[in-house]
Amino acid sequence: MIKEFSILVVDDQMEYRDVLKLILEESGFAVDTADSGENALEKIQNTEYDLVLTDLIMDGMDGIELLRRIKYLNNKIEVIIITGYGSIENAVHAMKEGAFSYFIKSHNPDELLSEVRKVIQLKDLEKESKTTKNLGIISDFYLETKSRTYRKTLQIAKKAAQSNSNILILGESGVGKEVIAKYIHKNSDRKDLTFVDVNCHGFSDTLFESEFFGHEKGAFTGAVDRRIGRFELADKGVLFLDEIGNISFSAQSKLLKAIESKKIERIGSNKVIDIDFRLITATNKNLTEEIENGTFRDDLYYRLSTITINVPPLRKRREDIQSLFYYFVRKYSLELDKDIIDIDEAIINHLNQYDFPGNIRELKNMTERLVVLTEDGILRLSDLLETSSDNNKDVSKLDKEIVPLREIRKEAESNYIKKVLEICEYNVSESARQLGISRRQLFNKISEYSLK
Ligand SMILES: Nc1ncnc2c1ncn2[C@@H]1O[C@H](COP(=O)(O)OP(=O)(O)OP(=O)(O)O)[C@@H](O)[C@H]1O
Repeated sequence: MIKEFSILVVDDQMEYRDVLKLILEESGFAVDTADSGENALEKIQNTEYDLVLTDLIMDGMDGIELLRRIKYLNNKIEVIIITGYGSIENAVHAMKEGAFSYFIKSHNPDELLSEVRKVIQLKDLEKESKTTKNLGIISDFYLETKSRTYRKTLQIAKKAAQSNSNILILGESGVGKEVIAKYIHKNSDRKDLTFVDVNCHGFSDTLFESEFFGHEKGAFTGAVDRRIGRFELADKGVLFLDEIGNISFSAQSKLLKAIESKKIERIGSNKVIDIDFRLITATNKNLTEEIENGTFRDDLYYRLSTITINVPPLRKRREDIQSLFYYFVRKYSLELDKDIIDIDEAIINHLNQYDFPGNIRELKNMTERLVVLTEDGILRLSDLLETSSDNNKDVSKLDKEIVPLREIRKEAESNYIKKVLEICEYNVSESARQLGISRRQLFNKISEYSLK
């Protein structure tokens, strides 16, 4: 099994390269070598490797640059950085950039072998979860994860898929609740049957009834044709109700009755129709609070939440941000038929620091914007900041309310300084130079606007 696991060792020093090759081959791995980052990239484009062990400091392309390029080309390849004592800090930085781990040259090689085994375990786990194992074609969702919390979410979802119980998915907006619902569908014995997806936001009571129960022709003014409702459409399959926390109290009663009795009647008919669907619901609201406030029925809540799955926000699974970003870069470069040849390092730094209030949806939109805006195949942070949603928010705020000029000036100044600091990676001297003010002035602004 180990033979199937192939490793590329990259080092510009022949002796160290050969020693590593020997140690790894003795442990039964298939090992290839490259004497530079450039040479390694060439090999990676022609051969499939599971793991790259690269020296950090090399002539020409260094280990971090190589790591970045590998992750862009194929982020399924894991990278372990090899380093001397003197550059541990850089190695730690490499981990933030997506390296699996680092190994200090003078340490016992057994430690390296144990790191390699951890990579094998991770790969096995990924294979087991039958996620995206395709070349060229991009799958609908990216479910590989290095986060223990998210892995747990997927495990619960998979187990839950095998039962027939109702599932309630909780999590902030944009975390991928619908994605989890589809994952459950795919892993259930109803996978070949229909998945009916309804966003419950904004249904009036009458609309809710005709949407869900359907109606006969002429049942009410405007009912010009017979309409089959969502309950019937989902028969034998899965019914996914997103934003369930948004339906009215009276709609909640009707929904409860239908899921308890598993029977419905179309409006304008008294024929009882049996329905059999697997119910998955989702919300970003705190339903327990809604129950306390009297806006959500507790009996419905208990019905819906036989199994509850919590999807963590993106900022609580930061280790996945980069892989998701590379996934979206590939997705949009394929969709928009644009070759992406380089990614500005500042983007990765920005992503590593940003909190993503809009979660994966926000990361997806950001990436799409970057790929759309590039004209030369290089993704640049400036494209992101110029069109960031913060800017859009500022404009929309201006549309809605009139505020003193002083406030707008302050807001613009604070946003602009923040952007320059981000671009300069919070190097105050450089930011001050770019802004044409003194370091002291910049410090004052930073504390005035609480920018750190
Ligand atoms: N794992 C993923 N891989 C690829 N795309 C994803 C993933 N998770 C979420 N997305 C994308 O992010 C966006 C938001 O996902 P989704 O609609 O599932 O979130 P949600 O939690 O249901 O959001 P809301 O609460 O607003 O309904 C979608 O465009 C979805 O395709």
